[in-house]
Amino acid sequence: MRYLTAGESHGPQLTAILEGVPAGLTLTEEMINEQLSRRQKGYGRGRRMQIEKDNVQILSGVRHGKTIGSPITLVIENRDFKHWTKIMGAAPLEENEEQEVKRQITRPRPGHADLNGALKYGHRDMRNVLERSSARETTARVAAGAVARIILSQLGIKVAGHVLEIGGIRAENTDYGSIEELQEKTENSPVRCLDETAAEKMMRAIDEAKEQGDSIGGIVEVVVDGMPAGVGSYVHYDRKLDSKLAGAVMSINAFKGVEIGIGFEAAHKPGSQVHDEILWDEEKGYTRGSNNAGGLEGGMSTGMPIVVRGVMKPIPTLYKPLQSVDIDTKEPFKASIERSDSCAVPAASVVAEAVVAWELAAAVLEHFGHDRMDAIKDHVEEYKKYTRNF
Ligand SMILES: Cc1cc2nc3c(=O)[nH]c(=O)nc-3n(C[C@H](O)[C@H](O)[C@H](O)COP(=O)(O)O)c2cc1C
Ligand SMILES: C=C(O[C@@H]1CC(C(=O)O)=C[C@@H](OP(=O)(O)O)[C@H]1O)C(=O)O
Repeated sequence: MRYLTAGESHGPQLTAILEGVPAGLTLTEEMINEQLSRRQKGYGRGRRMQIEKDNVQILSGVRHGKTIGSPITLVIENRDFKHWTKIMGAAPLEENEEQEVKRQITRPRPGHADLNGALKYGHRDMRNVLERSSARETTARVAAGAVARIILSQLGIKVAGHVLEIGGIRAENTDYGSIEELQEKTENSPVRCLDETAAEKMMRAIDEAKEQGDSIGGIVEVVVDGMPAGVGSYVHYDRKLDSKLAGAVMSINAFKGVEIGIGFEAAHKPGSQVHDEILWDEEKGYTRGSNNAGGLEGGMSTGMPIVVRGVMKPIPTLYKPLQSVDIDTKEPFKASIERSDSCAVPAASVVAEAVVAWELAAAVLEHFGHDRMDAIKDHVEEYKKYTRNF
């Protein structure tokens, strides 16, 4: 299973083409919209999220609410485009429009893609860079991830995410019970955090950063339950499931670190306190005494919950901008200001769920087949019996 996305932040639409989705999966626009609306919520977002109301259109690959095995085209309109038709239109500009529209962005923002993207593609107007490097694109990835989640849920695999830290404020209470409870509890939190006291402090930290024209980052965690053991592989570097998950989380805009299980903490602990002892249980078969490995060993799932964390740096666009250089004059200037979020960690946790769901669904289909949902379901059941009796 693979997908491509296209679309600029202020262009007419975002598009995702998903290839390899099995036939016979129940899929409606409402099911995808539910995930899109989760991504739009979250404390700390700027005014753009009030303009957009992300709604998907399914334009191919689905008939009468069921996938048919052909590529699925998903489209999400950018409502903001109507304010940007001249600036973002595909048609060449008329001569009389040039003056009006040609306000170029020439002062790159430290931390964003502006300068490197301009150098790479030779753009003197850095709008050509920021339009596609914008995390608006994550809307299309959440739409694709929504389809992956539905495949996984059909196979008894559930994905949920939450926020562990914002601006140095760490959630103390992270006990979530079941995946359903985690989802339910964080859905009502504006910062998607389980710990209500920490959540209040996080919101105040976001307010303060905003007042000061600054921005803050944080840490998100994705947890997955129900993954059968042995998905992924140890035999070749590009088949390792942990590396695919790390790559997917790292590919989210502004993510700068990924941990699997206890992650970086393993560096200061002896092996006896890190590795998860192997047990056998009449009902479950093989299980573990702990889950420090976050459900992954040797590039494969262990059957324990998968735990992936990602670190998001603070948003680069600052209302009190940092020093930069005008690429036309080479004079020092403050970086340009694009309307911006002050913290997008809660929203990014939904994106992290989506990209993790996609990688897991792709790996599951590689393992169990990918043509018909009913055959895949049977195969998973059979395999679970096999691993239990192994
Ligand atoms: C959900 C989300 C919203 C974001 N919103 C903004 C924003 O409003 N302004 C901004 O400058 N960066 C924002 N970013 C981060 C930039 O897109 C990101 O820093 C940029 O693409 C450069 O890539 P890099 O940080 O991965 O190196 C956002 C990221 C995410 C995940
Ligand atoms: C549009 C989204 O996020 C955008 C991500 C983003 C960036 O630079 O990454 C910059 C901002 O765009 P704008 O200048 O239009 O306000 C955010 O709003 C979104 O998440 O849907």
